[in-house]
Amino acid sequence: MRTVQACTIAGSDSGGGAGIQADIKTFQEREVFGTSVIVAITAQNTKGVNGIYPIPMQGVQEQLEAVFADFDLGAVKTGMLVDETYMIAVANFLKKYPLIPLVVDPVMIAKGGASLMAAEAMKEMKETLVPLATLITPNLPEAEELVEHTIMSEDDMVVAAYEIQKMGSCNVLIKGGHGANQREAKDYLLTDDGTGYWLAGPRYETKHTHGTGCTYSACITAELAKGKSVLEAVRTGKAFIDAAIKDELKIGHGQGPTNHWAFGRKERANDEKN
Ligand SMILES: Nc1ncnc2c1ncn2[C@@H]1O[C@H](COP(=O)(O)OP(=O)(O)OP(=O)(O)O)[C@@H](O)[C@H]1O
Ligand SMILES: Cc1ncc(CO)c(N)n1
Repeated sequence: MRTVQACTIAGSDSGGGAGIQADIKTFQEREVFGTSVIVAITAQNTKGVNGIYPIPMQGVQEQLEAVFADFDLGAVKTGMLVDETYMIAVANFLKKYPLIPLVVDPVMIAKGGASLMAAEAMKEMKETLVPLATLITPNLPEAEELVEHTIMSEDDMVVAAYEIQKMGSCNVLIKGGHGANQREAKDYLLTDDGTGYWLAGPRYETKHTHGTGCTYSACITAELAKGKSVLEAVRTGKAFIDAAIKDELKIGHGQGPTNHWAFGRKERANDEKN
């Protein structure tokens, strides 16, 4: 059987809960062979980001060339891209691969508040990467930056999704993790045929939400790599992140990581029952 392969172009999180580490763990859980292009190293743990060390541009280019020249990638995702120079370089490279589904997670700020992307880079993101994206997955603050106005309600999320789609991303998923809804964690998906879907799950009272966005978009990327539709991939992603938040790991002394094993364990337990 063919082994499904995917790539993440992102930053490393030494704390293991977000970034490249979250992506590879999630790919592995979804039985997808993970490859990576590391754009920056962060000195990070559950308490915060202590340092950001971008990889020299040539190193990023060489990683891109090495991975894309050898692997049969079913899908690619981007995460932390540091600033506009990396964004442009990555976009120029990815332009050569229009047939590989691309998930763009426009990572701006870590949960603890540290900036992971230069503020000016959002303009570049809109012009270079968004038009290449099969799916873009902003959280609420990122969506606000993209559309340049506040998003206060569910109706605003719907309007913002249309505005972002007009920028060129075929499909748009606005994540509601930062929203005011205390009962539900509700995301809005606008697909390329103009259909909108709400994906809702219970909101858990937990501080262990470090890397939720990376994990969610990595699971979606893994499913797209298998040839699933965007809607199917996002539905699996939502179930994966729900389980990963619900079945929390008590790791670290701050805002801890999610549980990347939880969804697979639940699936395997169901299989054994049937
Ligand atoms: N407390 C919570 N309980 C349940 N689901 C949550 C909770 N917080 C976030 N989610 C869900 O997790 C997913 C990721 O959303 P979120 O808005 O947290 O992403 P993010 O801010 O990009 O994450 P990060 O920057 O930490 O990687 C969404 O499906 C969201 O609805
Ligand atoms: C490297 C990295 N990427 C993304 C995030 C966002 O969760 C983070 N905290 N660190």
